[in-house]
Amino acid sequence: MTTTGLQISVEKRQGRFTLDADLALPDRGVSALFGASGSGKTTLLRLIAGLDRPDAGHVTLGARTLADTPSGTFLPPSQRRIGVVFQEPRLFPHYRVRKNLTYGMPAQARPRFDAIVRLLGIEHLLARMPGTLSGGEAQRVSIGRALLTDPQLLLMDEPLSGLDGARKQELLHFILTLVRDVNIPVVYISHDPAEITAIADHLVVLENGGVLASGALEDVLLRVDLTRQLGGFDAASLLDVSVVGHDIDYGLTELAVDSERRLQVPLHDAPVGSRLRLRIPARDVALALTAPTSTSYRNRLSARVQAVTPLPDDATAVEVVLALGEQRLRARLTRKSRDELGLAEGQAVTALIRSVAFDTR
Ligand SMILES: Nc1ncnc2c1ncn2[C@@H]1O[C@H](COP(=O)(O)OP(=O)(O)OP(=O)(O)O)[C@@H](O)[C@H]1O
Repeated sequence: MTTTGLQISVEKRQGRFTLDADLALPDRGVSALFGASGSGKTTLLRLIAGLDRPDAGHVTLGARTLADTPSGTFLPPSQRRIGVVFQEPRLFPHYRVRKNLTYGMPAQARPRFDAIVRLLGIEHLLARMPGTLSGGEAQRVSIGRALLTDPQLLLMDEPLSGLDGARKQELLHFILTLVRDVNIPVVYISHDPAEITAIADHLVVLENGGVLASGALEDVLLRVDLTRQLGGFDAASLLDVSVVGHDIDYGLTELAVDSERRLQVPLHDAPVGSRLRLRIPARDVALALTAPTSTSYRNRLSARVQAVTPLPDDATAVEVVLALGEQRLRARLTRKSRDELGLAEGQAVTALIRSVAFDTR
């Protein structure tokens, strides 16, 4: 993990519920908080924002202490330099969009006004009243307003939940662009696995007020012990690759997983040398003990079996984690295939890859 941005060690009781969380989040990219309804996601976010006080513990952002119960430190939300976007856009109904955006904007954020407005595609809305905006437009204005407070951290509590499918995709696209272009870490609450897969770099899994897991998205998604909690996520691997070249005649792009392993995918418009992320569904990875000489599988990668684990909720299947050099690849096999292949840890195999998709980032 990169150096830590946000450190949280808090206890908070609410009725019969207790949040007891100890977490360090990276200082860049998107950290998703995931968990069932009532697991404590919003409670945690409110403690970070300063909307609630912890019963015990501390919250620090970079070198700044935001809350610390032993010393009685508690910065109010306005002094935390944290932008918050809620499920429902919260705009002043009697101010035009421009005024909503500039309300409370510190002088140092002024030079960024035009760029943020452009990034969010809200130039044409500046003279409108909030009541005339669609849900997606209003949410984009809310995000703009949060960014124009010049925050060091952006918190988003299910910002897409009030939107329909197409609007959701559109806003997701804006948020992705923003995360790439504006170098502010984001803590993003969602219980939608597809949304998290599209946006998050880091994943925190909460259950009953506790932190079950916190780590790089691809590492947490590999954890077989979390199969029940992560059931909604398509079992898949994320592979970092670089573009080696394009074969225009055959319509193929060659990618390098590392110095030894290559993949070919349908022509993909990205410059040679650029780095991309691939998503490979576990069910689209088959295994062979020897490299097959004739197969229509274009993509065969040498790999080593790292772990073979039964799936807690599926008596017929096992999950195989393969090491591809430094990276890992998941495969789902039937128990019968596992026995026929005699798979064991440390064994050399060939992974046959049926499909890959480019991650949206
Ligand atoms: N003011 C309150 N008084 C008593 N209990 C509360 C209060 N606010 C929240 N809770 C309880 O705290 C628990 C955690 O709530 P929280 O809103 O953090 O969950 P969540 O993970 O964000 O859920 P959701 O996905 O439904 O938004 C829930 O059991 C909730 O009922």
